Amino acid sequence: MQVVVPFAAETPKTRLRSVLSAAERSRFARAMLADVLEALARTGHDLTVVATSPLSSDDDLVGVPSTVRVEVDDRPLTDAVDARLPRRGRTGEPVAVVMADLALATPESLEGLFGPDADVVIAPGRGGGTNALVVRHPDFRADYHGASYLDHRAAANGVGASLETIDSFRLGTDIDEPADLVEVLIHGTGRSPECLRALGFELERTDGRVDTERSLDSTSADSRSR
Ligand SMILES: Nc1nc2c(ncn2[C@@H]2O[C@H](COP(=O)(O)OP(=O)(O)OP(=O)(O)O)[C@@H](O)[C@H]2O)c(=O)[nH]1
Ligand SMILES: C[C@H](OP(=O)(O)O)C(=O)O
Repeated sequence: MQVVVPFAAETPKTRLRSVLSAAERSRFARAMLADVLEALARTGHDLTVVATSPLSSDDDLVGVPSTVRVEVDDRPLTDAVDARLPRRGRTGEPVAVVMADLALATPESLEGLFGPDADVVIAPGRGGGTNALVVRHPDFRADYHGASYLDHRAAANGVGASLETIDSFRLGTDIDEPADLVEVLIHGTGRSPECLRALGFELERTDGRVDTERSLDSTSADSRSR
């Protein structure tokens, strides 16, 4: 199967701006990308990162398996993905779209996405997004942002495609908001938790709740002046 991993290379993860500087968000986004690609590589599929700008193998692709292709496409997310989905008259190979911020993804959770043979398979994210998708139907079109899970379900129904929804904690947890960092520190195993720890984040347990705290001396001048 062809697997497409969209990556906003220039200003990723803006919703983390209250806790990370622009440079730190870029570093963390690339650590998550490397973790997702490593998990995907172990499933044996063909991997293409579709990035909004070129990635450097010296800085951006550290830890990324060498078999991964990188394509630059500066169109908006929906257009860049749509251009790579199966179409009538093209090869009938299914295409998967796996987001680069699924820091908890494992080969096993990804196999759960690739296994079902429905025309459209969706792993929704919390809040209504589409964290991962497999498309086998030539008339299905992508429609990201907003409650894209609902829109993608409607799109599948609209073209008569069979649909399966994947119930997965690991694929359902995309790392968007500061509160999501807790999940990376608890359940992550690769470069993403390593990156957060290097930036001074650790778990904080207060009044029976778990959050993250960041040691002040690890906060860069860049982020203090944010
Ligand atoms: N190729 C491409 N990938 C994108 C684009 N926008 C987002 N992505 C990727 O799509 C996935 C989901 O992205 P979002 O969480 O919506 O956006 P984000 O840029 O990561 O974070 P925010 O700025 O906080 O919304 C991630 O893998 C992003 O890197 C885009 O315009 N083009
Ligand atoms: C791209 C978007 O991601 P989210 O904003 O839900 O993280 C979506 O899944 O439609």
